Amino acid sequence: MRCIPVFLDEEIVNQYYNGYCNNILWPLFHYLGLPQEDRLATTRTFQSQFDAYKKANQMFADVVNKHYEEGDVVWCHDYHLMFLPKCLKQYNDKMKVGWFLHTPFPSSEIHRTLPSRSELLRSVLAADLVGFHTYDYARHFVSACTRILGLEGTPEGVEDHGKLTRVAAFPIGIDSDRFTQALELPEVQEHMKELKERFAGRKVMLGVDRLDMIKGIPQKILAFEKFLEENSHWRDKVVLLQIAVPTRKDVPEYQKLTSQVHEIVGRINGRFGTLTAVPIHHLDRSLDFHELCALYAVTDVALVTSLRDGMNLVSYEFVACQASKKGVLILSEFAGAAQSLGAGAILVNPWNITEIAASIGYALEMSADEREKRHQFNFKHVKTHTSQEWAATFVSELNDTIVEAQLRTRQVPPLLPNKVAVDCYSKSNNRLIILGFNATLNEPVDALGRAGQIRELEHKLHSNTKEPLKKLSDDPKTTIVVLSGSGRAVLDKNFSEFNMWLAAENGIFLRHTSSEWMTTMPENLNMDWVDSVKHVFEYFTERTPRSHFELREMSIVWNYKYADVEFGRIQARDLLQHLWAGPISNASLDVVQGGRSVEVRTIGVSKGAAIDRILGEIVHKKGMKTPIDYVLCVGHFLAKVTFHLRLCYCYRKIMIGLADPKLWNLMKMCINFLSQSYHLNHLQYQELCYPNPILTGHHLCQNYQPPPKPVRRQLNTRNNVRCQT
Ligand SMILES: O=P(O)(O)OC[C@H]1O[C@H](O[C@H]2O[C@H](CO)[C@@H](O)[C@H](O)[C@H]2O)[C@H](O)[C@@H](O)[C@@H]1O
Ligand SMILES: O=c1ccn([C@@H]2O[C@H](COP(=O)(O)OP(=O)(O)O)[C@@H](O)[C@H]2O)c(=O)[nH]1
Repeated sequence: MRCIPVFLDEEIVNQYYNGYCNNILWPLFHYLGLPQEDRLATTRTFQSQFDAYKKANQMFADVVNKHYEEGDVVWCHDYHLMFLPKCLKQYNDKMKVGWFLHTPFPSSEIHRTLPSRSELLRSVLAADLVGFHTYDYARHFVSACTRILGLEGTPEGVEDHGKLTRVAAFPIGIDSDRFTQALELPEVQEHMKELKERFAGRKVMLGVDRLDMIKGIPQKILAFEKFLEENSHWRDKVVLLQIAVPTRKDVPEYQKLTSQVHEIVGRINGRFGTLTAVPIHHLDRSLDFHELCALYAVTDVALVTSLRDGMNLVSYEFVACQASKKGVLILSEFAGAAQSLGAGAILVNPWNITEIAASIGYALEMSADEREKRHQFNFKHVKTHTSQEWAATFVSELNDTIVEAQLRTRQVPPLLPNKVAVDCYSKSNNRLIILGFNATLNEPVDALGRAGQIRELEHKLHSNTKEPLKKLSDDPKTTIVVLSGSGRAVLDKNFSEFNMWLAAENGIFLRHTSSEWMTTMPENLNMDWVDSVKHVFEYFTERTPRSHFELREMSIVWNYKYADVEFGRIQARDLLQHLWAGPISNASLDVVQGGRSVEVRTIGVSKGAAIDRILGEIVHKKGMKTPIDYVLCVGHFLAKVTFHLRLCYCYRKIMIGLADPKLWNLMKMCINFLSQSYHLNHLQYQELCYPNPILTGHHLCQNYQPPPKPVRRQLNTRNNVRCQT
C-alpha cells in the first residue's frame, strides 16, 4: 500500500495513544468530561502523557522528513498529530503542510481547560492550511486562537505577525460509487435476501457505531425502549439492529461502556422479547463491507444519536445504499453530518429521549412521498460531495494557500537580520533610536489579560530593559527618543534618570530629560469636545469588563486589550457609532482605531507628524554636524503610522542596534528579550526610501537635510500655563 510505518514502543503507545489522545483529547474535543476519579488521575499523569505525545509526533516528523522530496504536500490528520505541523516546519519551513481534524473542535471555553492549550494551538498554526468538517469547528478554533493566544482572527484564518494560517471547513464525504456498485454484487444481494427473510414482517432499524461514549448508544437504546413502551402495537413489528464495533479496548472508560450497553440491551430484551423474537439485536463486532452494505440497503430507519461526532460517515453510507428503499435517517444534531444531511434527515437532540422516541414513530409511519423527497435531497449531496472531491479540494486549497502566502510575504517586510543590524550600528557615527513604550519597554501582558496588576505593568519600564537603556542613552553617538502615546507624567516617572528625548502623547509634548517640557502644537486648541467623548467612554467602560480609559492632556483613549476580545470588538464598533452620531460629528478630531483601543484626539496629532517636529528639535539642538547614519525603531507603532521621514513602517517591527562592540551582547540580550516577551518571532524591517537613493533601515540618509527650525513653545509645567518662547 506504499505506507511507511512509524513504530512506537508499548510505553509510548500507552501514554500517547491510549493516554493523551484517547483519554484526554478525545473526550475533551467531544465535550465529554472525565469521571471524577479519572480526572484526578489524569491530572497527575498529564505531563508525562503530553511528553509522550510530543515525542510520538516528533517520531512521525522524523519519518516524514526522511522521505520528503521538494514540492511534496504533507497532509497531517487528526488530533493524534497536532504537534506534527510544527515539527515539520522546524525541519523545513518551505514544506507545504496541511492539517485536518476529523473530530469536532470544541468551544474555546472547553479548549482553554487543557493545560497544553497554547502549545497545541501554536503547533497547529505552523501549518499552512488547517481544515475542519464544519464551519462551527473552524470558528471555535479561530476563537481559541484569538482568546487564548491573543492572535488576530480574520475571515481567512489566523494571523500572527503577518503570517496567515488559513482556516476553513472541508466537509468530508464517502466514495459513494463504491457503495452503490457493491449493492449490485451477487454476494451482497444474497446477504440482502437473507436479511429480508430473517426480518420479514418487521421494520428494520439500524445503528452502526464504534462502541464509543460519543456515539450515544445507551441514549439510542433507551429511546427505543421508550418507543416500545409507548407504542405497544409496534412491539412485534420492529427490530433494532445495533452493530457496536469494539474500539480502544485498553481504555477503561470503553470497557465500562461495553458492560453498560450489555446491561441495558439485556434488560430491554428481557422486558419486550418473546420466545421467538427479541427487539434488539446487538453485535459486539464489526461486519465486512458486503454485509454492511446489505444491512444498510434493507434498513427502514437508521438511527445516529451521537452526543458529538466530527462528521459521521455511517449516515452518508446509509443514504448511499438507500436508492431503492428510501429509508429514513434519524440524525443527531451534534454530528457534523447534520450540517449537510439535516434537510433530508429527522434531526434530534440525543439527550432528549422523548424526542428520539417520537421521531422513531414518525419515521416508521412516514408517507412514501415524504421519504422519497427527504431521500433525494440527501442522496444528491452524498453523490456529489465525495471523499475524492474532499481530498482534491483540500490539497488544491493548500497549494493555493502557499501561492497566496508567497505573494503576501512580498508585501510583508522581511525579518530583521540581527547581525546586519549590529554591524551597521557599530560602524555608524550618529545614531537615532526611536523607542515605543507600551508593549515595547514595559511588561508584556498575557493574552487572556490575566495579569491582575495590568494597569501597573502597563506603565512600568521592565527591569530588564533598564541597563541596556542606560548604556545606550549614555553613548554620545546615540540619540534616543521614547515616542509614546502615554502622558508626560508616565514618561517622567519612568525615564527621567536617562539621557534621552521624551515625546509624550504621540509627540504633542517633547522634552530632553535635561530640560522642561515643550509643545509644538498650536496655542489655544479647542478642547471642548473632551467632556462629551469622556462621557461616551465612561459609558462603555462600565459595560465592558476589564476595559479602561485614559484621559490625557490632548487626547482620550478607550482601551479594551484586557477585555474579552470579541466582546471588546463589538463594543468598540458600538462606541464608534455613538461617537460619530454625537460628540465628534462636527469637531475637527481624529478617531484612531488601534488593535484594541479607540483614541480620540485633535487632528494632526500623530506619531508620524510628531517625528518631524521631534527631529527638527533634536537636530537643531545638537547642531548635528554629522548626518544621521543609522536609524533604529523599536516599537509597537500601529500599522500605517508612517513616520514623516518615512523612517519606517512599523508594526511590532524591530530594528535594533548598539554603538559599541562591547555592547553587542547586551544588544542581543535586548533583541532576545523583546522577541521572547512579545512572541516577536518575526522581527521585521523594511527598506526605507529617504530621500534618495534607497536606504536600508540601518542606513538612513547620508544626505539628510534637517527640516526647518520649528517654532518652540516652552511649557510652564508648574502652573500648567503654556507660553511661547
Ligand atoms: O482508530 P479508532 O480508535 O478505532 O477510531 C476510528 C476513527 O475515529 C475517529 O473518526 C472521525 O473521523 C471520521 C471521518 O472524518 C468522522 O466521520 C468521525 O466523526 C470522527 O469520529 C477518529 O478521528 C479517527 O482518527 C479514528 O481513526
Ligand atoms: O462493522 C463495521 C462498522 C462500521 N464500519 C465503518 O466504520 C466507519 C465509521 O465512521 P464514522 O465516521 O461513522 O465514525 P468513526 O468511527 O470514524 O467515529 C464507517 O466508514 C463504517 O463503514 C466498518 O467498516 N465495519
